[in-house]
Amino acid sequence: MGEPSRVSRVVVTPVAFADPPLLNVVGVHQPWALRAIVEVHTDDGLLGLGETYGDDAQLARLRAVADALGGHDVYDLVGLRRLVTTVLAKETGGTAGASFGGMLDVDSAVDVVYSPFEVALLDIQGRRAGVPVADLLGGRARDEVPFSGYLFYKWAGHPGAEDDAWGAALDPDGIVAQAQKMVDDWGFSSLKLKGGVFEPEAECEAIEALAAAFPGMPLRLDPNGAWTPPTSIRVAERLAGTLEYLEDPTPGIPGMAEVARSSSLPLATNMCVIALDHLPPAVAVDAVQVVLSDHHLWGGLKRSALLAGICQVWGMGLSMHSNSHLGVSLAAMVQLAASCENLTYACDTHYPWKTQDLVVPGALSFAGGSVAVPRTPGLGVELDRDTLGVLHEQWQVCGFRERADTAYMRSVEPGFEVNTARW
Ligand SMILES: O=C([O-])C(=O)C[C@H](O)[C@@H](O)C(=O)[O-]
Ligand SMILES: [Mg+2]
Repeated sequence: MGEPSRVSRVVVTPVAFADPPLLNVVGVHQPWALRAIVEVHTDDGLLGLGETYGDDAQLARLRAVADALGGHDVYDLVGLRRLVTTVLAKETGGTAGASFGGMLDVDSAVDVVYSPFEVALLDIQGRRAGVPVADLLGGRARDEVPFSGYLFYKWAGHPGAEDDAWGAALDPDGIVAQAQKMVDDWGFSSLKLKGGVFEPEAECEAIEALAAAFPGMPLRLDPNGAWTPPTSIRVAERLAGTLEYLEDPTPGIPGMAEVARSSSLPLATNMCVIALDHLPPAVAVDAVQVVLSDHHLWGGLKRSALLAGICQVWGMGLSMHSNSHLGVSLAAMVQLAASCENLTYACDTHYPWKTQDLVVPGALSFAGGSVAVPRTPGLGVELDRDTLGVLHEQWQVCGFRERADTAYMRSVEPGFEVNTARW
């Protein structure tokens, strides 16, 4: 029997990286995206990595768990969940929820706090065993993970700053030009448009322009619940032959079920089904036909693998959600996706939108829109300490401490209203 491996030290480092002005239903991305990097060190000299949201409230929760993790057995994931639950209950006097930028609200913070520590412990387990994390999740169903090009309406640059390398995209021509750059530079062979920004007809025209410019390319549209059920049904009819799926056209399980009853287009979600206990009510009324997993949100890699299995049982499609992220998250997404036999759609990623990363380059790279699954032990990435330092300094000086797309939008357009179920 091998020696135990126990946690000796945990470091939580907040970082910030430049983010373009990407528009969405709740406003616009701030100039800096915030993330937290979790480093778990063991008494036998190993280091495991995790990455998660970097808002102040999340940092406080992560630090509270980090303080309690000393001596924890790296194989005890059940005990880790118990520890996170206990620490958060003490911190908040209950199982308080968490909110991320007005876009994602969870009933309990346990899953989102557990996730980066679980990923770090799996990284350590893989390094100890000399196998990639995908092998710990059941093996490798594929050697390459396909991603889709994630298109956004956007301003040319942040107000008061120079234009960024992408330029403006505020109409169908701008979106087609952005898509061309995504496809040319990254090789994506499917595309997703973030909607909920303009009236549905304008967003349908953008999708139709993409279909004309890239014949046969799988396309998705995600207005993050901006539409009423009747509007969603109308759009679904119009785009039935054009989209591979329509993502969160309207909020909530009952609304999605109403749309699904009248539409042949598969409906996908990362909003109304974001935890295991949302699955039974959604399945009961066939509200969604595709679930977007997200290990940051669903409580780590093993829970996300469980979600994949549940989708397989119920004949639901599986895709993967993303938020602005760095290379540690990308590595975890790739390991998870590699192990999911039933990944029926290319995964989302915001990766092309950033200009800096804090993992040593080379371990993960995009070719033809896919990332080859690393064959090295653990997650397959190492921290670049110099860049970690740079991104931490950016966090220190950037002045942002939470994702607040609506507040930032109102600093530019004071009358802005959140678009949820507006059209
Ligand atoms: O599929 C989604 O809903 C997302 O990717 C959520 C993100 O927060 C996206 O809307 C964004 O980055 O603005
Ligand atoms: Mg979505």
